[in-house]
Amino acid sequence: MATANKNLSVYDKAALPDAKDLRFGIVVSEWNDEITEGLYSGAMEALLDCGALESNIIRWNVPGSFELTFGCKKLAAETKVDAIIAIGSVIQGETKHFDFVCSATAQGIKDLNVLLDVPVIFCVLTDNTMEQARERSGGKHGNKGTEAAIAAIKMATLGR
Ligand SMILES: Nc1c(NC[C@H](O)[C@H](O)[C@H](O)CO)[nH]c(=O)[nH]c1=O
Ligand SMILES: CC(=O)[C@@H](O)COP(=O)(O)O
Repeated sequence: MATANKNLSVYDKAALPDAKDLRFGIVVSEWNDEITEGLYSGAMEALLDCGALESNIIRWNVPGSFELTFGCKKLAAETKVDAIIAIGSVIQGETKHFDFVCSATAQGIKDLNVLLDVPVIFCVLTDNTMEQARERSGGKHGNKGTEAAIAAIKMATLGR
């Protein structure tokens, strides 16, 4: 199902565990910060709505999406969190650089989920245009940050 047929911000709070005892890390890329700040806001709003305490959420910034892998790895090593959300926005430019950044970031975060004992949620938009990114970070298609927060709660409590 394409995002166009699904609102990223819809979730059933009653079907989720209370997040009050969970600790979250959020690593935010500074590239396209209009978009990444929108994703961060969506994630924070959903985490707090589901009972998470602001004091249990730690945020680190990295320069770009390519650095998300290292940022999440370092955060997992140096803090005790139950889940990490990696937030980025990659937008197609004139060259193939988009392909390499998207692929490296997706593979890097996938690798962290294999190597670490803490789930790392892939909240990285990979859009053709700024308009598509706006539509998915609080626009007509909802907010992928919200979707990522819900995924983080579910993965942090997997098997409980
Ligand atoms: N063009 C975008 C980038 N490029 C920067 C890389 O992510 C990286 O920071 C740089 O290559 C240095 O290692 N990053 C994004 O997050 N979004 C883009 O659209
Ligand atoms: C995803 C990117 O790195 C890209 O936005 C950079 O733009 P360009 O391909 O025009 O150099």
